Amino acid sequence: MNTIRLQETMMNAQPNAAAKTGAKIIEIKGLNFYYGKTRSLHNVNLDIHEKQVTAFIGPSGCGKSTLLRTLNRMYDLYPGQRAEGTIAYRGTNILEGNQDVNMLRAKVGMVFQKPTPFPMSIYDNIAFGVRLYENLSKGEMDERVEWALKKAALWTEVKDKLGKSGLSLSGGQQQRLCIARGVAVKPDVLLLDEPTSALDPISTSKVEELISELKQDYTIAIVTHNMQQAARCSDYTAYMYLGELVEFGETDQIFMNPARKETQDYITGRFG
Ligand SMILES: Nc1ncnc2c1ncn2[C@@H]1O[C@H](COP(=O)(O)OP(=O)(O)OP(=O)(O)O)[C@@H](O)[C@H]1O
Repeated sequence: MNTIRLQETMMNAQPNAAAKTGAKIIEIKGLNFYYGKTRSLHNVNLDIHEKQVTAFIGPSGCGKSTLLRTLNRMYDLYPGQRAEGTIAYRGTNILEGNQDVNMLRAKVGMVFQKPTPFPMSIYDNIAFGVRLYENLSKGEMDERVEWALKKAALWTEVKDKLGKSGLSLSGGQQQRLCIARGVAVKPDVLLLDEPTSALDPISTSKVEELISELKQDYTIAIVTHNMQQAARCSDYTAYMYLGELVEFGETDQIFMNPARKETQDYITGRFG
């Protein structure tokens, strides 16, 4: 992709033209991450702002997903993986041992690259997570399911077949179902790990519209290989390389006027 096309994208990206706001909701300081003895993140320092979209970009293997997975301690599920440093989420260091990680993951939800609906009905895909944290009546749960599916722009497509399997939906619908599932528990932060990489352009644009919509209520961190997607959807962009954070700043600045030559080379496709 050339610089002119990216700059056109930036100029058309009206939502990002507004002044950036949002308090720091997550403050990452001196973060290192290890897979066994191999260090995959090196002294990362970065703030994530409330009700803003932060995009993580960089070549394959640079540590984007690893960083995202530290933000709700998803790595805890795998032996031999550990993080050191500080990740202060609303002022509390979530890397400390005494955290309630289930509650943390309800507050900091995650949607993966590959749509992963549970093998159950569309309705239960949404209700399942809600039941873990809240005791709602049938009527309240119906309302929550409808609300989450509307938030994920899926309601009109599925309202007449809520009892059908989530697996019967198309890939793009399945991914929006997973986003609805993430939203249904009313998280604070949503982590999206390449949420559109398996989707066609129409589904991709629906998910991108959804991201703009969701940031009214949620803080979003997204990993993407798609430079135009990062330029269109995000307020802040972090460029990573070999486990290090090379540059971080407002998306307009990163794409129009990066401080580092490595960032410029990557976003203009001259990398490598
Ligand atoms: N489960 C694992 N065990 C050992 N090393 C891993 C594991 N997962 C990732 N790594 C290593 O950690 C580094 C960062 O990987 P990560 O998946 O975070 O990169 P990424 O930037 O998200 O890549 P991609 O864009 O290809 O998804 C890589 O060197 C990778 O090989």
